[in-house]
This record gives sequence, structure tokens and C-alpha cells, in this order.
Amino acid sequence: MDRTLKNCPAPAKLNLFLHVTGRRADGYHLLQSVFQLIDKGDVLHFTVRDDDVIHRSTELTGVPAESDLIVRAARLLQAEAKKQGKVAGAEISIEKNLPMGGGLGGGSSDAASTLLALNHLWQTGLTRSELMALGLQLGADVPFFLFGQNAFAEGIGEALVAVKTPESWFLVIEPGVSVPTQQIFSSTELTRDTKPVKISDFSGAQESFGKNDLQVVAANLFPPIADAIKWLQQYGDARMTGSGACVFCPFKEEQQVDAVLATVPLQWKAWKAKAITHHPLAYLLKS
Ligand SMILES: C[C@@](CO)(OP(=O)(O)O)[C@H](O)COP(=O)(O)OP(=O)(O)OC[C@H]1O[C@@H](n2ccc(N)nc2=O)[C@H](O)[C@@H]1O
Ligand SMILES: Nc1ncnc2c1ncn2[C@@H]1O[C@H](COP(=O)(O)OP(=O)(O)O)[C@@H](O)[C@H]1O
Repeated sequence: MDRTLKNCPAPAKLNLFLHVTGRRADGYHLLQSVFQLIDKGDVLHFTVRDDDVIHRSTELTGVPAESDLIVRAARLLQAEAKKQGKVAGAEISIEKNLPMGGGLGGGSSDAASTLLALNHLWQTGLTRSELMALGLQLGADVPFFLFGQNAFAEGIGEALVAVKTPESWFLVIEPGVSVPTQQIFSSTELTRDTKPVKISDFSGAQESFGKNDLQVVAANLFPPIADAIKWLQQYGDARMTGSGACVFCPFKEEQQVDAVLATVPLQWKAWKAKAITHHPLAYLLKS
């Protein structure tokens, strides 16, 4: 039985497009989006404890341990372990690389990797769909990271179908602001009536598809986002991911990204990432 899992990746996602098609009675929005995994993310380390303490050994500025999605994910799974009569505790450390409130799904991905890693270490044996149901209690983005591959998402983001996406490289700009997702969804400026599309519309598109309905709202509220989009649009179809703040542009070749990366104004942090097809921890659920 493994007692440690070191260097667990928690990859980021990009929303290749994001349409808001309606609103549920509880205020959550109905979306259509394609979620793309990329080879950049946070890294988590887990060690099983002999007691039932869940301890986060890394400080995360602005995120107290009890509200950290990692700790909350561990507690949800711990409750399942307890039902099985198990003593489940863990020491967890984090290398936080993704910006918070960046639209890259960092916190959600951390939570998903925690569920995958601890389900393995504690031998709780939950299936993928059971973990996805637990994850949805933490956030609308979490089920996607447990799904394990690029997906066309509907509902509030939890109804997922695997989809093939182009083999792209991305240039990502961090505009230096943190966007509260709830503020964007609750804006009176947000349009909520984009006409629903079919998966085949996306799969059949030769060029960039759709738009991000949250972009206009976020860019108006946070001018650095508008500036980054405007700059990156010189090179292609630049758009915002999720509720922002990060902005990305796809390229076919790595050399093209490198050339543009070298010219990004110094005011922004920018990096390249490659599209990946599967979640790097997906193997933990195969056996
Ligand atoms: C916008 C997206 C697109 O992938 O990503 P991010 O920008 O957060 O990465 C997601 O829908 C965000 O998912 P997630 O960040 O997990 O959201 P949650 O914690 O569940 O919700 C935060 C707040 O956003 C609003 N919300 C979220 C999802 C949704 N489909 N409709 C909503 O209205 C709700 O007001 C909620 O209070
Ligand atoms: N492990 C975590 N990593 C990042 N943010 C977290 C984490 N746990 C809780 N949060 C909270 O979730 C918010 C959204 O973070 P994040 O998931 O990184 O952004 P986004 O939803 O825009 O992709 C943060 O501002 C922070 O308050």
C-alpha cells in the first residue's frame, strides 16, 4: 500500500469558448463550453498520516486552510473513508504555479487531484462518477478535471462529453488581476441567451469557434484584461478563459509561440503551454 504520492500534477484548463445559454432557478448559469487541458499547472504532494488529521503544510496567501479547496476536498473524501471504517489523514503540500482568479481552474484542479490521489492512498475505491459527484459539491469546474479528458460541457459545466481538440500550443497572458467569478456571473451586463450549439458544430469548425460571453463583462470591469486581449489579438484569435483574468491565443507551432512570447510587454507575466489530451493522474482510476 502506497503511503506517499509526490509530484501530483493539477493541470490548468482553458475554455476554448464559453457560451451562456440560460440561467437556472438557483441562479447558476447554463453554459456550453469546451474545456482544454494544458501541460501547465500546480503540483501537489501527499503523505498518509496514522491519525485522522488533514494538514496543509504550505501557506497559500489569502486562502486559510479550512477554505482551501484542497482541504475541503480531502474532508469530503475523509467522510466517505470514515463510512468504510477507515482512519484517513494526510499531510499535503502545494507548489502553487497558477494565478488565483485566473480562469485557469487552479483551485478546482487542485481539488480534483486531491480526490484522485487520496482515493488511491486511502484505498476508498470510489469510482470516477462518485468522485465527480463529490467534486461538484466543491465547484462547477471540479467534475471536468475528474472526467480526465478534454470535454464539451453543458449544464453548469458538469454534463461532459469527450471531444477531440486541435493539437495546439497556447500563449497565456496573466493580466495581473484576480477576478471573482461570482461578480462576472451576477453582472447586469452579462448576456445569457446565446443560441445553443451542437458538438458537431465545434468539431466541424476549421477555424476558431464561438466566443466567451463572460469576456465583455470582465474586460469592462478590469481594464488590464481588455489591454491584454487587444495586444494578443495582433497575433490571432486571442480570448479570455473562463471568467478571467487570463487571456490566451492558440498557435499551431511551438516556434510561433516562442516568437510572440519574446515580444510580450514586461508589465505582464506570460508563458506557453501545450494542449494535452488526458489528465496526467487519470491512470489512478484505471485499475
Ligand atoms: C467560469 C468557469 C468556466 O469554466 O470557470 P472559472 O473562470 O471559475 O475558472 C466556471 O463555470 C466556474 O466554475 P467554478 O469556479 O468551479 O465555480 P463555482 O465555485 O461553482 O461558482 C462560483 C460562482 O460562479 C457562479 N456560477 C458558476 C458556474 C455556473 N455555471 N454558473 C454560475 O452562475 C455562481 O454565482 C457561483 O457562486
Ligand atoms: N487551492 C486553491 N487554489 C486556488 N484558489 C483557491 C484554492 N482554494 C480556494 N481557492 C479560492 O478560489 C478562488 C478561485 O481560484 P481559482 O480556482 O484559482 O480561479 P478560477 O476559478 O478563476 O480558475 C481563489 O481566489 C481562492 O479564494
